[in-house]
Amino acid sequence: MVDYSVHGQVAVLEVNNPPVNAFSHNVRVGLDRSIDKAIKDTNVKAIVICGKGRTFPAGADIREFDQPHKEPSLTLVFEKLEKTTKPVVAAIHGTCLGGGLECALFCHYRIAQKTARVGFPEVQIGILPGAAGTQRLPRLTGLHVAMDMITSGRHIFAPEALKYGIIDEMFTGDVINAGIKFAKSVMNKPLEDRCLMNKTVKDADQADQIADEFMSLVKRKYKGFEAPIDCVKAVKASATLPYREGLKMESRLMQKLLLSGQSAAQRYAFFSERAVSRWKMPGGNFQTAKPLPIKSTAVIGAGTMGTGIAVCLLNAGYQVYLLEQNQKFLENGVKTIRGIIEGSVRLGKTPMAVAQKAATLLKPTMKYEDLADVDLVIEAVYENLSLKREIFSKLDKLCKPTTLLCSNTSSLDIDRIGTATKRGDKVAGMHFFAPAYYMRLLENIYSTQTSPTTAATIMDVGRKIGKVSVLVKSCQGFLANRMRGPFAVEAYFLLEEGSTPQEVDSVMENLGMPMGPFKTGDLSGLDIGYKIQTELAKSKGVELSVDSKFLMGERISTLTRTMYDNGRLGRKTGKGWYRYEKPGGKLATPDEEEILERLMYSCINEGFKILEEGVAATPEDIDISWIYGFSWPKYLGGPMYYANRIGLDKIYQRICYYHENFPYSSHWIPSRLLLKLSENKVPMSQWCSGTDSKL
Ligand SMILES: CC(C)(COP(=O)(O)OP(=O)(O)OC[C@H]1O[C@@H](n2cnc3c(N)ncnc32)[C@H](O)[C@@H]1OP(=O)(O)O)[C@@H](O)C(=O)NCCC(=O)NCCSC(=O)/C=C/CCCCCCCCCCCCC(=O)O
Repeated sequence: MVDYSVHGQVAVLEVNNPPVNAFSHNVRVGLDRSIDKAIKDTNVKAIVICGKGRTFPAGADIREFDQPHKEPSLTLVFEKLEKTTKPVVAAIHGTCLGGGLECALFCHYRIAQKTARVGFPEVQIGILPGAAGTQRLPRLTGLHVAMDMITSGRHIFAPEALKYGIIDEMFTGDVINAGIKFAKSVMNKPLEDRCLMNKTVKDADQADQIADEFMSLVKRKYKGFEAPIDCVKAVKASATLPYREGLKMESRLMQKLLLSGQSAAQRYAFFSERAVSRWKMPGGNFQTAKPLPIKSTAVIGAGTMGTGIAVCLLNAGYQVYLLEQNQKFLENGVKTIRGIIEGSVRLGKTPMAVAQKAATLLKPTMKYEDLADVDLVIEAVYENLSLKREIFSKLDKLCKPTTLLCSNTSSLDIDRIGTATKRGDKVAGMHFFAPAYYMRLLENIYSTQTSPTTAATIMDVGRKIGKVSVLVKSCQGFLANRMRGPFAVEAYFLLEEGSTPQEVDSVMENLGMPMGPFKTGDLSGLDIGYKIQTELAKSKGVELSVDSKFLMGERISTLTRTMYDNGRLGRKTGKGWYRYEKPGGKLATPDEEEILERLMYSCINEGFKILEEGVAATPEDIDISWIYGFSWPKYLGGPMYYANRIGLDKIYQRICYYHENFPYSSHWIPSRLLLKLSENKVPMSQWCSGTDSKL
């Protein structure tokens, strides 16, 4: 767990716990012994700590947070480093995060490879840097930088870390050699000034002002999250309390957060995000199928979705042919893409070099022939099956045989698109979420024809463009919109039955979603829902009118039709749900419980049907889709996790209740899987893919 070697007068302690050298219990024991050994060895005059393989330790072992704590604690081990009279050097490469950075802050010196990253990402799993990080970082950087890093959890690269004084020097080449060389250069220097616990915080006199500034920032930016607030309190304590008192405060807040439901849910989300990359489908999985190399791509349609998708591909270094049917649309598309990228450079989110390269990679065109040699096409025209089939048939005839043809459809059956071609194995769905350059979810969809190689390739492209990708089987609405369907439909029914959009929205916002369904509708455009409904009806041979209350015996709401007819398309026309007047403030308090249950339980029921049918392989696929596709609050872990927390039997009973009351809504027909799991009281650990997080 810790490889110990002596090179002349320098002891090298190499943490060896793949994949990320986390400080598991065995590592803590190994490190503790190695430190004692190096301190006792009179031939050793300096110590280097580093990580074997790809990285410096990336923090405590998060999987251990659910188990009873075993000594020695990280702080106990690290304190030995600061106390020794031999200089200790942290030689950093890869990612030095959380407990890893805390370890480095107990060392007397820190050096890092130029490409290394350091940071305190604990806030993202609902805790704070609890091994003295909140007390030691401000002593190096001052309060402002420490507050920013600790409350945001962002990683910074070595050059920025050097600027803030977090590292002393950057190096290139081998970590151990660099560590030994540096250790020799500081062997006989006094250490008192190198011990952070002896230092004071340089901007301590502004502690109140800086803490107030960050407190209001985190309350606004991370609404509903507990950890950022406690991070501000703990960091402030570094400036207002003596070191040991500050540590006690940090420890109290850490214990509280560790035991909180939010942290457990956020840790579940952390592991789920990784679990969804281990995809499987009939005939293959992430281990057996290898992705094809993709260099050049094409996006068809330069509307909102097409331009957003093009930005994702360009930023990741892919060549992108942007195809539109006329010059005006094409020019507008190019202008939009440039605007998005320039805006991102201004905000410091996209480096100038990336933006400059992106400009050279964009190839606007109106000729399908230009797409003949691309490796991947993503079609992003509006939701119309005949139009999409026409485009795919054309592409099939024109593109080289290996080109993958994907659709950004949010609802249409991929099988029906694929049959327009003679290469069904190379046809798949790549469903981006608006705005495509910002939302992290990518829903990849396979049809009965799609090959595992195609799935592996689009999952790989998803990873390379920075998305969290889930793989699902094609069905009406796929995972995300199918499950979101009952949510939206129930919201309309609630309106028809007397609720206001504001009431419905506020219930969901109080749950922690950034926006309720009506504000989201205004944002995405109310014409989309209307068109999907009309297309669906047409596919069943039915013409809908504003008076339609049923489609094939199923209750429907045509409210979007009313909105559409009145030109109320949401934000884009300046009026949508939020131009409706409140009925005089005399309405009775809304039944919040019913709103919550009807919106959430209906789609949770759908989630279990999605699992039952194998559309999604695991509840993590569903939860991650909600977190990254619908901005579900991570601290609630996703709807399936949320359902498990409430209790499957309660959920099942309420679903039966609504089924009795709303017999014309098939989404209330209780899922058989839900019944089975609730009857048998099966714990979630047995029906999820196996994260070890507390469930
Ligand atoms: C950037 C990464 C490091 C790497 O990213 P990437 O290369 O893309 O790889 P991934 O797919 O993300 O990860 C590979 C697998 O490794 C698993 N993993 C990653 N990090 C950890 C971890 N810290 N613990 C356990 N497992 C980890 C990951 O899940 C993958 O496996 P799988 O596919 O899921 O099977 C990236 O991984 C990353 O960002 N990681 C998270 C880094 C992080 O959050 N670090 C901070 C951790 S918290 C911390 O350090 C806290 C310190 C203070 C401790 C005080 C605790 C007090 C109470 C403790 C209770 C008991 C614990 C005892 C500790 C003590 O002594 O105090």
